[in-house]
Amino acid sequence: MTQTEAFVIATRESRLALWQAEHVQALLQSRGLQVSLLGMTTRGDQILDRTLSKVGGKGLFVKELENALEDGRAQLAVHSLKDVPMELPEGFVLAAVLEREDPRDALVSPRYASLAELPQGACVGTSSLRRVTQIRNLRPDLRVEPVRGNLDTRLRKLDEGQYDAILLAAAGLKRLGMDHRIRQWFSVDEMIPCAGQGALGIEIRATHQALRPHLQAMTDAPTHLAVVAERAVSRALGGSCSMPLAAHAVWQEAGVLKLTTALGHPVETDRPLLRAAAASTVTDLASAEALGQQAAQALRDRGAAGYLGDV
Ligand SMILES: NCc1[nH]cc(CCC(=O)O)c1CC(=O)O
Repeated sequence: MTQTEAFVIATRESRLALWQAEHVQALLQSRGLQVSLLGMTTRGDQILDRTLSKVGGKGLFVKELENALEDGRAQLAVHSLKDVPMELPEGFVLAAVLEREDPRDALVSPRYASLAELPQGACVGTSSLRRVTQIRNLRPDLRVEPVRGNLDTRLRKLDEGQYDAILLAAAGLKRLGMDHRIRQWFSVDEMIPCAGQGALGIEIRATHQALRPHLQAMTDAPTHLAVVAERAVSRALGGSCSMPLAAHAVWQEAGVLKLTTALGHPVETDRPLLRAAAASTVTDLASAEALGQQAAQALRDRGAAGYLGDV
């Protein structure tokens, strides 16, 4: 392959997915590459009436893009890392992890300025089991209802009055210039983000070599190590991406990575969260992975098996 060859990014067609694909397109173009986009509708985009965890999980957003890589219609797929399953299928690799955007969760509401201001029994929209279990622990009195669809759809449903507030990732709202709608940013300790939240990953076929040096250069090492640690927790606990698991790593002084995790109960969502944190010096992928395993073991020591077995 030569530099004059044109590359294609397979992307979902939601505004957020297109923003992310165009962002990567611009980064690659600034490195002298010719890059175009191939828009695709995935099963995850089509199924809007059911909670995703019930119909096959996050992999729904990724699979069809991988098919396009497989048959050569495209060479790259850009993903929100939190939507990428822990184990990629044989033959695919995550070849770049870009610098993380704001990892926090946010409360959006036309009427209320914060979670604390929501009246007793108010209705909060979220379809993420992780957010459900954390919100049920913060405010057991609230009614939590599923909300599906892309960001615009969710905000429209909120504005139509179907919910008093909805919970969203700040990163997505920022990318689309809609962060003015955020009323409350949860700290990463009160509402622990999901593994990979706010980070973009670029997937390619393992055999594809021409893009590797460019993708390596675009990778942000601190983000990469942090998300490897976060994703290792999930993998060590059995890898189901629909479990209500939060895992967020923050760099401390001098190369020390602190990983905070919480596991909720997938069915009895008001059961107390199991919490565990671990910190260690992280210098490479192996030590990042080891930190994730350490946190997973700490969750097991606190009884994670009893929460996971009931799925
Ligand atoms: N699950 C859907 C999804 N995937 C990535 C983002 C936002 C960007 C990110 O967190 O990286 C969102 C929306 C949301 O969770 O509110």
